[in-house]
Amino acid sequence: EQQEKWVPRAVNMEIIGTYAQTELGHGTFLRGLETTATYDPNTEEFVLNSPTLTAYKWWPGGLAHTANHCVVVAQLHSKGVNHGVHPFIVQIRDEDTHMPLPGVKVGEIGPKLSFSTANNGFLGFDNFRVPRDSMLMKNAQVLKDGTYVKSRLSKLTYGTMVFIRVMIVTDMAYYLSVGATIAIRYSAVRHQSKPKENEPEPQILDYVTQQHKLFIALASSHAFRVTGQWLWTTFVRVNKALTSGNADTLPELHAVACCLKAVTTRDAASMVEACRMSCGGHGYMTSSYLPILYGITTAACTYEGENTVLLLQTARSLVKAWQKGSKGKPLSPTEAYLMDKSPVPKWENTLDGIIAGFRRVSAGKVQDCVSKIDKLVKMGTSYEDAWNQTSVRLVAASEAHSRAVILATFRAEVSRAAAALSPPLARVLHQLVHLYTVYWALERVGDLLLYTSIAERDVQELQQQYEDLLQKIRPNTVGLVDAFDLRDEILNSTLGAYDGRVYERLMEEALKSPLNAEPVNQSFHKYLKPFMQGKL
Ligand SMILES: CCCCC/C=C\C/C=C\C/C=C\C/C=C\CCCC(=O)SCCNC(=O)CCNC(=O)[C@H](O)C(C)(C)COP(=O)(O)OP(=O)(O)OC[C@H]1O[C@@H](n2cnc3c(N)ncnc32)[C@H](O)[C@@H]1OP(=O)(O)O
Ligand SMILES: Cc1cc2nc3c(=O)[nH]c(=O)nc-3n(C[C@H](O)[C@H](O)[C@H](O)COP(=O)(O)OP(=O)(O)OC[C@H]3O[C@@H](n4cnc5c(N)ncnc54)[C@H](O)[C@@H]3O)c2cc1C
Repeated sequence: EQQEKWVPRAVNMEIIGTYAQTELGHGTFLRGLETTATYDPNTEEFVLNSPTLTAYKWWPGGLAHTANHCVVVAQLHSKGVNHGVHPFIVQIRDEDTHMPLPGVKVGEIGPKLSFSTANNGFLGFDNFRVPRDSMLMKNAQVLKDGTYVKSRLSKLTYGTMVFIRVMIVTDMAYYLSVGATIAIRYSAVRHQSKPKENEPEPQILDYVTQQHKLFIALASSHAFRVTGQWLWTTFVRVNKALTSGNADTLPELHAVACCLKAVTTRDAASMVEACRMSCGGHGYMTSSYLPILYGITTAACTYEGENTVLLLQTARSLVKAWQKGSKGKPLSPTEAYLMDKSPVPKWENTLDGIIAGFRRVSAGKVQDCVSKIDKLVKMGTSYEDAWNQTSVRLVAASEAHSRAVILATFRAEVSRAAAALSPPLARVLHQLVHLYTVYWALERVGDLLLYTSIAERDVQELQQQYEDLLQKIRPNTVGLVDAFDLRDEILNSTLGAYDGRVYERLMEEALKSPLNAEPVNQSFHKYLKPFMQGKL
């Protein structure tokens, strides 16, 4: 009945909420959170308290001035026992006056790199009392007398984060489609330099280096949209199993959600930055929207689990899978390839050959990590220290695993969908799959040389395949970004508008600046003139 109480009011916006988990002192290590919720059986209430400054919640989006309720993650104490972190739904502001309730300290954390529209806030409690049913009791419960009833799976408390990580993969597909649309449309409009004296300045989109910077962002948008769809379907399936009490597939979902969130956010941020840099000075204008878009995408590398931490979570799963597989136990579908003990096959410069190659790289890296950890432990190093000393390689193994998942999913899903597409459309999508796959083979050629039978002439041929693909995709590039069908109001960009009037739009935006209101700005009279007259 908690859902009946809270969900309808949230859906009709009587309740505006946020997720208040991170504190000034802890974001990653959740078991170290300091906010406490102590059960008082005499009044059947929880007393929320921030015992230290570092216990203050810090970062939750919308917390500063928008939210009137929040989900607070706190250490649950009952009958003198700390049962660990649990979620509580808490009203923090009066629903009519919006004033903070007595015992609640809330405010804005200050300017950030970007995301300036999300008023991230801080929140402290001074022995703030909430009724017992504030504890979200789907998984664990506290009875009226204070008896704690354990959840069947403690990690279900972390479930919200899996959900958002799954959503973020699709979010990155969207942000890349925005960046690619702006940069590719601008590159079609912008003419610059004279490689051929007797010809007009060419579109910068005709420079192959420009194509190298931009087409991967376009292809990645499709790769992440397709992978995000696959991940969402997986999430729905796991959640359904969880509802019927079966948690067997949750570890695999957690592991794959972690590495996909980390790799897609890191790629999106770096590719949006590449889009910005490929537009020259105008890409540095706020009115191009590319700097803001970079700020939004790079934030995703930190929020919902910092990328390194998440890649290490997946590495933990890969190492456990290796150990399980080595004892002949079955592995989850996404990790089953780790047990492929067949001899390394002759390298093939095909999509299947490259995908198989990335699986070899991942399995090889995981095996190297396991051997290094085992060797260190045999020499007397603690497992935790051995893990830390191997962690650079563990992150690389996780990334290789994630890339293998994206490559395989992108290829499989496009091949499956192609049958229903018109031949020209199928051909263009296959070109994007091909470009994405060959791009990453070239980016990770060192790993392929270490763990597969790829030879120098194969690499030369891949480079040529890649350059041929840039040429094949070029005629469809503007059509491909127009196909994202992003309205000008959404693109919010002087460089990416559909009509291509970039110079007029840049000037229109400039003239809106308040600094252009008068020909001589007051700063001249207040500072420049006195300075020039030696009076400052
Ligand atoms: C309906 C409308 C929805 C609208 C949504 C639409 C779009 C949303 C999309 C994007 C959002 C866009 C904008 C929003 C902007 C900002 C939002 C950001 C909000 C936040 O930024 S919100 C805070 C996020 N803050 C974190 O993200 C903390 C990260 N820190 C941790 O997450 C833990 O601290 C960890 C895991 C590092 C260590 O935790 P630990 O020390 O307790 O655990 P440990 O490592 O020892 O592992 C013990 C066993 O638990 C398993 N395990 C762990 N985690 C699990 C999980 N999640 N699920 C299942 N199993 C899990 C392990 O796999 C292992 O399993 P095993 O033992 O078998 O190996
Ligand atoms: C734009 C934005 C919005 C956010 N919105 C919310 C929100 O709505 N609600 C909310 O609760 N939180 C929110 N956060 C907070 C976010 O979840 C945390 O910043 C994130 O979990 C990282 O925690 P931290 O900042 O405390 O960094 P820390 O956990 O202190 O980590 C700092 C660095 O230490 C290293 N590190 C830490 N642990 C390990 C480890 N185990 N192994 C290796 N290296 C490690 C990593 O390099 C990491 O980057 C938001 C953050 C941002 C930037």
